[in-house]
Amino acid sequence: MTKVKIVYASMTGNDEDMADILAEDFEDTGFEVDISEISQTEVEDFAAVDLCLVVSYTYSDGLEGNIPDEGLDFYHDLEDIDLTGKIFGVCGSGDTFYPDFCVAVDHFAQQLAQTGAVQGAPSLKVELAPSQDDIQKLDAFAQQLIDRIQG
Ligand SMILES: Cc1cc2nc3c(=O)[nH]c(=O)nc-3n(C[C@H](O)[C@H](O)[C@H](O)COP(=O)(O)O)c2cc1C
Repeated sequence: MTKVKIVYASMTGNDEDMADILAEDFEDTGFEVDISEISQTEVEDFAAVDLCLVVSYTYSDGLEGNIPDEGLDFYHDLEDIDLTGKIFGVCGSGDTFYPDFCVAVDHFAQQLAQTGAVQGAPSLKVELAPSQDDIQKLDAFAQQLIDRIQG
C-alpha cells in the first residue's frame, strides 16, 4: 500500500485544516496516511513512506527564511537525509499583507529537493483559511501527487 506522511506547522489552524483535507483525499484513494505536527516529527519518518508532504505557514519575525520557529529543527534535519526515490509536495497558508507571502513553502520545497526526492506537484499557496476555491485546488494538488505515484 502507498504510504503518505503529512507534516504540518500551524499556529491558528489554517495549515492543520489543509493537512486534514489532503489526508482525506489520500485516504479516499486507499493510501495509508500518517499526519503529525512538525515539532513532534522526525525527518526519518519520511524515509519510511512513498510520498512526503509539508504543509506550513510563514512567519516573519526575523527567523531564517520565515520558517515557523517550531519547524526549524525539522527544516535543518532535512539537510542530512537521503530521500532518493520519494515524491514530495509542499503547500501552505500565508497572508498577502506580508511582502514575503508564503516563502516558507518555497524554502521547504528547496530543502526537500536537495534530499534527492522529486517534486510531484507545483507548490500550492493559500491565502489565510482555505476557501471553497482553495479546497478544490488542494484536491487537485493531491490528485496530481496521486497520479505521479500511480503513473
Ligand atoms: C506575526 C506574524 C507574521 C506573519 N508573517 C507572514 C509572512 O511573512 N508571510 C506570509 O505569507 N504570512 C505571514 N503571516 C500570516 C500567517 O502565515 C497566516 O496567518 C497563516 O494563515 C497562518 O497559518 P495557521 O493558521 O496554520 O497558523 C504572519 C502572521 C503573523 C501573526
